[in-house]
Amino acid sequence: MRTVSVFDTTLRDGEQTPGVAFPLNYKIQIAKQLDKLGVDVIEAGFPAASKGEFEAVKTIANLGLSSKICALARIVKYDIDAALDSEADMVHIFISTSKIQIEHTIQKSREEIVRLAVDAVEYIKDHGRICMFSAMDATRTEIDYLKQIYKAVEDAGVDIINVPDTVGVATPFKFYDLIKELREHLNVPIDVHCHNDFGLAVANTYAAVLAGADEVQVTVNGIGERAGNAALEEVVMTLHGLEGIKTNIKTEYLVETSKLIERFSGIKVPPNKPIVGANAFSHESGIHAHGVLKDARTFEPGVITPEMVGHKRRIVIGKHAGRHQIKKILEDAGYQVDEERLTKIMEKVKELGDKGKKVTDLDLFAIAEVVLGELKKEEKAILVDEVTVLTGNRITPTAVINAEVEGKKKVTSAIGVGPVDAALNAVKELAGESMRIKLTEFRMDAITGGSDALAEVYVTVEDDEGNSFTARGAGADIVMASIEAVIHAVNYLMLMKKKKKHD
Ligand SMILES: CC(=O)SCCNC(=O)CCNC(=O)[C@H](O)C(C)(C)COP(=O)(O)OP(=O)(O)OC[C@H]1O[C@@H](n2cnc3c(N)ncnc32)[C@H](O)[C@@H]1OP(=O)(O)O
Ligand SMILES: CC(C)C(=O)C(=O)O
Repeated sequence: MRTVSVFDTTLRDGEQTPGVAFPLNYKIQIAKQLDKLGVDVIEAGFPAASKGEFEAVKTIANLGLSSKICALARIVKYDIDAALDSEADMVHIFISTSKIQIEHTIQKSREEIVRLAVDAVEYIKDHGRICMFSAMDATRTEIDYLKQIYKAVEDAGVDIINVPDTVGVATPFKFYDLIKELREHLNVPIDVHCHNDFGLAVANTYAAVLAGADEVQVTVNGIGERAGNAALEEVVMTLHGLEGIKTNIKTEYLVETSKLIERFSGIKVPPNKPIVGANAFSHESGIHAHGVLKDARTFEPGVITPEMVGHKRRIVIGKHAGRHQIKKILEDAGYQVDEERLTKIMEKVKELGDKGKKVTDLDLFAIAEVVLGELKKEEKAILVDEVTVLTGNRITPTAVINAEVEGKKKVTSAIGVGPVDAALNAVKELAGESMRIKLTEFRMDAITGGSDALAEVYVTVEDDEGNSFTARGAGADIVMASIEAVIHAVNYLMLMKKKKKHD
């Protein structure tokens, strides 16, 4: 089976992400993690950039890692000497070869650029180090010149050439053709470095491998200059999963590595990011979840599993959930629900979803607690029909409740210091004729953060004979959740009273 090398540049191009700078202790931990992950080469930094960068590369080069350590350098003696002094195994030199960059940045003739590149390769090889050469902006460089400079460095003894798509303008078919042409022209191993300006970095890297590239330059989570680089985890799993091309990556550490880079870089991994994103193996919609519960391959690629990349499959709750998954999530958490209650729970989940509320597992459990604790319809003395609550800075909070109390229609209204108080006073009025009640405890929690969090209300209600009952209500609306909890407690106390009378 074919094996492709992985050259990780998280510590170099990844650190060029605007706003990212890894202190030395972070760099050491990242290098150790990359080594554990099994990358073949770690580009540890650009030693000429600063004293700290030099020290970091030197420290990493001396950690005794299995991965080769590479240092980046311009084709400038100072930079190359700094890279050699950093004791890195490999020196990666680069120089502009495209017309636009030659004219506006390096300002040298094409012949001089070739000569400088050749001299630099020879200098590095004379120092006994591995040498990689990059023709910067290769994908905007005239093909004849590109072939000429790569051939010249090959003849000078370069160990590997890199073809960078510096500004991310390559497209998969064109990049495939370019790498194929270079592959036919050269004998040295070919490495590619793709930027993601058009979201094609992974596709281009993949195309290059199919065209014969031997190594891929990648960063964890795809961080890097501008829109970033090809993401290590995506490239590796595409090659493994879809083409059966091996790398030395121990894929089970991919999520762990991604989380470390997310934490150290401060660049959040989007939940929908392939392979490592929180949702990469999550299923919310009922039809998918139903299939996945039977066999995950129904709605996952199948050639990769969450375990392979250190992830977890999640069946999650939400607006699009179906009965099978709600039942499974509840059963896994120890709740037993019959079909009738499942329908009720499902209705509440859908109702919240339709209001735009994100429903979490914790929300589901709160809903289930309420529904499971509910009395049957025929056992309820009070059945609420309609609730209206008015509040504002210029009116006294007022609540009106239409309900059926022991079979008779009843409307009550009450005022209070706030909308919840007004509503609870209206409930007391409702119960009034049948039972005097006192609220001895009222507690409210937001289950998840945010102003749209589901509220969970706990109440303890005491009747005129000193019996008390604690009930809960849950909902996006705190007034409705409070009413639900109190009515539930009152109904329970009334049922107990009725039962005692019969005994
Ligand atoms: C595509 C890439 O990712 S390339 C790597 C990019 N990474 C970085 O630039 C990060 C580290 N860089 C740095 O710390 C600084 O830019 C340094 C220390 C390297 C250089 O700083 P300065 O000397 O102040 O130069 P500055 O960055 O402003 O300009 C770049 C200089 O390098 C020259 N240069 C650029 N690329 C090369 C090259 N491959 N070989 C030789 N010279 C080069 C430019 O022509 C310019 O030269 P000039 O100062 O004579 O005009
Ligand atoms: C140094 C080179 C390889 C680079 O980062 C680029 O061209 O994007």
